[in-house]
Amino acid sequence: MTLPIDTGPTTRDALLTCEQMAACDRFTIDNGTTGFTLMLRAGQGAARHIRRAFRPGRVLVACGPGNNGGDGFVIARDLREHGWDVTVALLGAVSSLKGDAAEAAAHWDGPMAALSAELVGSADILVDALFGAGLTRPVEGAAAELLARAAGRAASGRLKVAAVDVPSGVHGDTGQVLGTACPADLTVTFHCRKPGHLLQPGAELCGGVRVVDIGIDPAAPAMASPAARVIAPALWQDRLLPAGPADHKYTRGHVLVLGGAMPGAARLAARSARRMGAGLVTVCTPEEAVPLVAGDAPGLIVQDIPYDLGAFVSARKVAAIVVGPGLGTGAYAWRLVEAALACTLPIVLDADVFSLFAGRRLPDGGPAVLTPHGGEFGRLFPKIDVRESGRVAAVSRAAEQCGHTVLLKGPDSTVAAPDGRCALLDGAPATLATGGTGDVLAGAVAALLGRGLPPFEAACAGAWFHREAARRLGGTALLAEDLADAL
Ligand SMILES: NC(=O)C1=CN([C@@H]2O[C@H](COP(=O)(O)OP(=O)(O)OC[C@H]3O[C@@H](n4cnc5c(N)ncnc54)[C@H](OP(=O)(O)O)[C@@H]3O)[C@@H](O)[C@H]2O)[C@H](O)CC1
Ligand SMILES: [K+]
Repeated sequence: MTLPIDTGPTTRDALLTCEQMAACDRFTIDNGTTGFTLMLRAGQGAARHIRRAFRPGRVLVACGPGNNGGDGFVIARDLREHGWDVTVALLGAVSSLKGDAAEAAAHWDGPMAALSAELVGSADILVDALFGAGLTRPVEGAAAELLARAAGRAASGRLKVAAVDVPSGVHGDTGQVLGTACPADLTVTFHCRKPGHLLQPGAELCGGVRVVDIGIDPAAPAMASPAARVIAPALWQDRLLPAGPADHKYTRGHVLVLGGAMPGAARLAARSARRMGAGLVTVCTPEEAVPLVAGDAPGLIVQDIPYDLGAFVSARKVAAIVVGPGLGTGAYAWRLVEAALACTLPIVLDADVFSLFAGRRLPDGGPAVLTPHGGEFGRLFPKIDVRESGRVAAVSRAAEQCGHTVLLKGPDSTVAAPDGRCALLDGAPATLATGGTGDVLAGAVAALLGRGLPPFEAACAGAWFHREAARRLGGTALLAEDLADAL
């Protein structure tokens, strides 16, 4: 057991499903690296992070019957070699272990006990190596009891928890909990993160996530088409050009915000589109709201809804439209959405649009970004169950079904394009759960569409800038107006 630890920088933005990760494993093994070598790198890399994160104490390593448990045995040995007091608690019999896990167990010569919740009572640190990528059903019985006992002890500050690959019970593809899971302070995963590390409730249960490079062959086919990517500027930055000397307001994109029953929402969308770099922003709103909206900012063009919207957008060289924020759901709203879609310009559809078209096919239009929150998503796509399929699969299916980019908002915002691309936003501050922030996002995405980004890239970039602005503002109470100004 003296292989070097191989933990350099790894693939930062790819998110692989458990199946894709297993395929990467197999590809690497087929190309000459043994499975046991991968396990040693995984376990030793995880142990190194555990030694960095926690002070030495009494460690209980809870090992499951598969390779996650195998990693646990490697971690146990490494920590013991570093002088830590380690006990292994095994679910099942040693004789039932197979392959690499059996080999790792054979190298363990320290204390070992049958898995039981009581063991948690005398531990300062739990290494949770029960189930990882091979979780197939809800965690029950002795494993569930141990995790529940550990969660209680951790909540009272008497136990630190390090999860191997994922907190046991969290599904790596969806972030959903099957049965039970214990919140970890640290989760060490391998090669790259999995969607479940970013999706709730998994993300919250992981604590800090560290990635260990275990030497997966970079030519592994799954790496060319990961299930999803982490939203980061690399996705759009070569297409989002800064203003140059040849630019004028129309080349920077004229954004049209269509207002309705609640003019505050259109005002927020307009403000954020301007801050996001739109060359020009016009708000068309019912006549009675014109003075109110116009009073907002002298640089905004405000007028009532034109009779012929198609003629208006071509005369004014509109590049992108936002419709939905504060729109209302009456006949007026319906006609306006239809007219906006008929312009066939890039468009952001938000808020009330999803009530208007609940469970129905959207009329044909230009390339669109739909920005529903969970409730709106359920109204628009009633046959897609997000909880059951997980956000990556659910939003991807929605995008394919409607033929447009869908941005499902939330603490784990998920963007999917009809061509199968999917991306997840990491670490959005909870302060974004405030009224008006969605209107700000809609305006930001519209400005990016107007600046020439394709819908998927505009949705990803909008979500990212929105999160960055919220992070910069910090604090506990975020005002949507401040957020728009901070973009
Ligand atoms: N490249 C890598 O990422 C590497 C990962 N490694 C580690 O390997 C695991 C995945 O190992 P695998 O053996 O495929 O799966 P698990 O160990 O997670 O679990 C499989 C066993 O657990 C049983 N199981 C599953 N769910 C339950 C449950 N709810 N209750 C009880 N038992 C459960 C399952 O039983 P079956 O009857 O379903 O077969 C299996 O016995 C990965 O997560 C990493 O930690 C490698 O070390 C190196 C490379
Ligand atoms: K685990």
